[in-house]
Amino acid sequence: MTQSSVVPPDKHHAGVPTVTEEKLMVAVRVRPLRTDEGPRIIHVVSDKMLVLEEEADNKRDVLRQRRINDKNYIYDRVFGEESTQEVYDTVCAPLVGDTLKGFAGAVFAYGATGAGKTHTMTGLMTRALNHLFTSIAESEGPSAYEVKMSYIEIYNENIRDLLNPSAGPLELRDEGSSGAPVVAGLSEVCAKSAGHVAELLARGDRARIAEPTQANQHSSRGHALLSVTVSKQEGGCTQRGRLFLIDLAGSERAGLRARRLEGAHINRSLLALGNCIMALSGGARYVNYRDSKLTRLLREVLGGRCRTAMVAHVAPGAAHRDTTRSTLHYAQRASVITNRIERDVVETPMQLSQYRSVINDLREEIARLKLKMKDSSRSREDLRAVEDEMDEKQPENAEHLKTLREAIVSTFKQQMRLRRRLMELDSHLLGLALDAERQHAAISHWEARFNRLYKPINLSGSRLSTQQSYRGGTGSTGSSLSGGERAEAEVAVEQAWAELAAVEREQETARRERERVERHLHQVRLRGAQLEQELPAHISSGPEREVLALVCRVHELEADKLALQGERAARAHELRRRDLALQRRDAQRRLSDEIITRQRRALDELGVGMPSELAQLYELYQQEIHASTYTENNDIYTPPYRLPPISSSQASATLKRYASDDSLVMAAPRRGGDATT
Ligand SMILES: Nc1ncnc2c1ncn2[C@@H]1O[C@H](COP(=O)(O)OP(=O)(O)OP(=O)(O)O)[C@@H](O)[C@H]1O
Repeated sequence: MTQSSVVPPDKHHAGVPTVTEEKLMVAVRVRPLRTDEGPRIIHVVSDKMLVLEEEADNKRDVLRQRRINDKNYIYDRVFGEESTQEVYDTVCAPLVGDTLKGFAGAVFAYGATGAGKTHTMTGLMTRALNHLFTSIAESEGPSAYEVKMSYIEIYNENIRDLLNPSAGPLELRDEGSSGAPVVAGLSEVCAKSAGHVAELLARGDRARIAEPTQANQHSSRGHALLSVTVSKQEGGCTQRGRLFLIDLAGSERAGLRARRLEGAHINRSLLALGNCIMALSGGARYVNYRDSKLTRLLREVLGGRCRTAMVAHVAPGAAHRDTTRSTLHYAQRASVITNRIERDVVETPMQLSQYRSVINDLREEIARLKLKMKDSSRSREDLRAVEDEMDEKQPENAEHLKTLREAIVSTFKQQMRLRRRLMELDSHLLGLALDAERQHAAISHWEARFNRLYKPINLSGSRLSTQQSYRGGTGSTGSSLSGGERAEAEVAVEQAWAELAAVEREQETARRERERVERHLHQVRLRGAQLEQELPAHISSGPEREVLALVCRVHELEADKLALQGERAARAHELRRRDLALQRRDAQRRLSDEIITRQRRALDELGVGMPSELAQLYELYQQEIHASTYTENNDIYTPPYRLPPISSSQASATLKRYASDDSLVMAAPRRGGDATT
């Protein structure tokens, strides 16, 4: 998309900036004029501008009046009646490229019934999936990708699975890990090729509900949402890009009785969508997505982490003037919406992937050994010849094989020992990283209580680490600690820094040891490979074959054992890591609470009234804290208090009370009282 305004990335992944802010791209497509819809009132002036001819309200000077009333509209792109491939190239192709890089992208078609939405989206869907598969095939590692798709229709507020239309209406649940809604029971099909996808799309399109309406003989009566997920495995990470292609139902005035319910649902969801667009474009902090299933599902697309393009469709004839005008206004409002785009890379816990690579290496070696034992490509005659040859040299051969076998077993044992040592060291290093993190958490906890930052001092006899370079007090700036607490805090901080220095020294030692073990392992593996080379090309039969099979089996069992140990250790480590992350988050929340409360106090002391919007936000925050005391069943941070109330008279009284309690500003009523005050 051309209109991105990249803001300093606040998150990096492997050096790649992953968060950018981007404006919603808005394009307008004008479909060809039909003979039954009056004169042309839409004129495409350039690839960014069109003119809507308005009716003259002064009958005497029609031409002049028209010139005054005609309205110019400017968008990111305007596509005229002849446009075809350029719609895809401009709107959708960049999103497909992004999907392959792990971003989410969406295109939705908007417009009145018969304006050309389905025509556009059918083309975009087919082209996008072809493009996707071609790019994957041309990539360096096509096998690392997996493409999955699902296709749904929202009809009369019911969700239908277009790839499995016989299933009943599906439920929409708010249970995704990111809080995003999830369609329960939706089929997600693994797409194998562009051909397979075309088949799936055709099947889905046949299942869509379409009826003739005044403006369109084949009018889609529901909103169709195609979702394509592209996962890529890369260095222990799973990168996941998503592409949503959405064909909205077109609004129309109530006509036939049978159409009314449908029309009401379509209009309701489009109204909800319109409200979201208005709220987002007005910069509102709270956008109500909950009014319809459509907006709940489009939450990510409109106000989330998705690079989004909207293609508004208009018919050029005078018969559609009102709907065209309203579509053009809609599109203008939408063009100021900005989304925060984020790359979706789920990091497989490092330790888990490390263990897996150890196990994979082992299995590869076992497979190589096994391959030595059978060679199906050889004919029976060939094998017999080899057997004869071996029989002739039986005594030396047997002796040689025996020596070889012993050497192979010995190197394998050595490898296992070294690999186990590597795993232990990795685990130790991860534990040390957690210890370091814990010390940092302790230091920031005390920093917060001290209300001060630390400047560098030199630790005698130890290297200055990045973290340590912040050490040294800058003096208290309004700390609320008593003398005794201050002394206690000083000691705690001192201890934490000393611990941190010790942890860093230990990390250094463990890293050096790991490098040594790795070098040794490399040598042993080379030796093992050489020995395997010496194995006769074919071990045809007899006891030797059986002994080698047993060796392989023992190795396999060893590998399995190591794998189980690795997985168990990885899980234990992951639990510790999460625990620590929770503690960090709670520390952040505690800090936020304190900042809010102090700011409230300062406002009150200065006699500055709280703006109503802020008061509302504050109330919401209070509610959230209250709610979390019921849902959070951890003992890490359950706030024993709530923030001060907000009504001004109450506020000043309460704040005075808090002000007198210097230990912590938040000492309000305990849990279980009125949450909202
Ligand atoms: N750009 C275009 N070029 C040629 N024909 C078009 C174009 N756009 C739309 N049409 C034709 O106009 C008719 C209506 O288009 P389409 O069904 O895509 O409208 P729609 O907006 O999806 O309507 P509804 O909301 O009722 O489903 C169809 O016959 C379609 O083939």
